[in-house]
Amino acid sequence: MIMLNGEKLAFETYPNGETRVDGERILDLAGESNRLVLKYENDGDLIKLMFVKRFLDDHRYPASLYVYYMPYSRMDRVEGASVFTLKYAANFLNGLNFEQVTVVEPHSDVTPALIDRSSAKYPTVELLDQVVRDTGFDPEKDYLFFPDAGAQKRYGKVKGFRQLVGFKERDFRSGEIRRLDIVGSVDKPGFKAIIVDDLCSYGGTFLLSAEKLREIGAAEVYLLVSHCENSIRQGRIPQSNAIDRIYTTDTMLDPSDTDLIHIYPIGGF
Ligand SMILES: O=P(O)(O)OC[C@H]1O[C@@H](O)[C@H](O)[C@@H]1O
Repeated sequence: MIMLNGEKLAFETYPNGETRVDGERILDLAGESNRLVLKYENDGDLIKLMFVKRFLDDHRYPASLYVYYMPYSRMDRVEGASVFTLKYAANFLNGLNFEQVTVVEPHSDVTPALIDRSSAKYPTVELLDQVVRDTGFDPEKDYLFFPDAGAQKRYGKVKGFRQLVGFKERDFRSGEIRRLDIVGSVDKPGFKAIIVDDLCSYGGTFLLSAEKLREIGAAEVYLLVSHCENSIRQGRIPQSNAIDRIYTTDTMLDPSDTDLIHIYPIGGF
């Protein structure tokens, strides 16, 4: 989905699959400074973004870009013959020559390093206070849990929380989680835990995290992730009782029809 200055752009599709772009609508919305939003739903959004940006260029309108979720941001390294798709997606954005690019909660530092004139925004850190209040979390006796070293690097600097970290081994190619162990120990059972991470896909990481946390005495387990794919609904979390509530944003997820998932609108950040 593409938005221009806060308005969603509608696109039609020709019978052969090509995209029809409404130039009049774009010119109606364009002004002295323009902000495009990329809410990635599929690769077709990249083509739409390109058409809109090029059209704005042709009419001498400058534009910045706000990326809700950077597509391919997890493909941030090469292992064996894997394709470094993040690099190529970043090259694509660089070719569009935005004045500035803001990326919400990138998976790693590789994303802002690859995208020209970019900066990252971490709403999870802002949301943590709200989640602490909603869950009745007590920083004196409850714990934040970071499922892997990447999450610890992103969020471990938050002050005033007791922290536990997971050691996760995942097969890069298949995505299968081989093991997840908790590093660190707890004073006594009966605590609450908030798992903090950037992205939930099928939720395997978080279900396993919640099970391990309950094994060491967690009485309540919550999940805070900025990005949550719709595939969570096909995963095992909704059927299990391991996670009491999920807090996320609408950078990827469609509106929730269950109390289990609480969605904060990203527009406020
Ligand atoms: O376990 P699922 O939900 O499939 O994947 C989410 C995890 O995989 C990583 O990329 C994310 O940072 C998170 O740790």
